[in-house]
Amino acid sequence: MSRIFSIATRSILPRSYRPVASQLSKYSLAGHGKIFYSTAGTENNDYKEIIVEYKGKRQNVALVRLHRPKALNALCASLIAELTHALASFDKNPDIGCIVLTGSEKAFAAGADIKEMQNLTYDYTYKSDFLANWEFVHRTKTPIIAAINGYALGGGCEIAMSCDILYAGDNAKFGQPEISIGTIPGGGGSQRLTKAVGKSLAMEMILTGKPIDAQEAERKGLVSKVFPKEVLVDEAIKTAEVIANQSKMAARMCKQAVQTSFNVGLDEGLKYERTIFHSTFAVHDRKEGMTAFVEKRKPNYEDK
Ligand SMILES: CCCCCCC/C=C/C(=O)SCCNC(=O)CCNC(=O)[C@H](O)C(C)(C)COP(=O)(O)OP(=O)(O)OC[C@H]1O[C@@H](n2cnc3c(N)ncnc32)[C@H](O)[C@@H]1OP(=O)(O)O
Repeated sequence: MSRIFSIATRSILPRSYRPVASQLSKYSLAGHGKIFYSTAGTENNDYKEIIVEYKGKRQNVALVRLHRPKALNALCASLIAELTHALASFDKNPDIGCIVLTGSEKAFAAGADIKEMQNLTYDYTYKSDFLANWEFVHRTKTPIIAAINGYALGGGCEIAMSCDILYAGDNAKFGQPEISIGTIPGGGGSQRLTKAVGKSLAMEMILTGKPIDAQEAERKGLVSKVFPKEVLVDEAIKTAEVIANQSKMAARMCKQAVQTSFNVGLDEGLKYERTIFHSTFAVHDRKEGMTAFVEKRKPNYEDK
């Protein structure tokens, strides 16, 4: 895999970026959908910039903490490589039904790593389609809850918005401050923020760089709930457990149907939903769920 990486990417990296390239190759990173992951397990304790734990009575919730405390969880290439690897491995793990993604109490993530980007060139970003691989959160099939305390800025806000459910701690701050460093949102901020909070507030945030707090984020529909910061992660895990105990196939299909509503018009979306709905009649878990209801017992899902 590192060979593929070196052929495809390393040759066009500017010299200052090459050490990062070698870290990426460790996790066989080349983009969700395009990569061939070398490991499918979740036993990987080798991560340096994320911490993975398993939660819930059935240990079917994966809790991922971004962990670069000295840099307020700034999203460097090696952290992204680890996160990509972890999320892909959860998708392949039949025991995991939901993921909670969080940071520290001070920062979910203060954005993409500015120190890493400082000396990048147009030549490099264009030829390597820089950031194209960072869509992995959105591409993950397992539902993801973002539990956001503290700063969610720039790429941090974009990663949070790529998740399926957003819960905020009462100290959270959401912003797209890229304009104040001479650039624009590059990880979907101009699109997802606008869809979430509407044009005027998105423009205000993106054009001024000023963040909004958790309460405003809840009022404007960017997050669905706000909790005291100390209990945020536990609350997210509780919801994640409810999701993880459903049929995993049904949960993935629900996610796919809702995601589609962002990309297509109503008629197309309704057609797509009905097609997926019909397909549940080919799934064991649909029969089991309905039978369990009729027989007044708990369903026994088999993820098939
Ligand atoms: C879906 C995938 C995502 C795709 C990403 C697409 C492109 C994204 C672009 C961006 O995200 S650009 C970056 C946007 N973020 C920012 O501009 C925020 C920058 N940080 C700050 O303004 C401040 O750090 C803060 C968050 C307001 C906190 O201020 P405070 O005074 O409390 O702490 P500091 O002393 O400033 O920071 C501590 C430590 O952390 C380092 N750091 C903080 N943010 C970053 C960052 N984004 N990149 C690199 N390093 C960061 C900061 O430099 C300090 O470290 P030292 O310099 O002291 O070693």
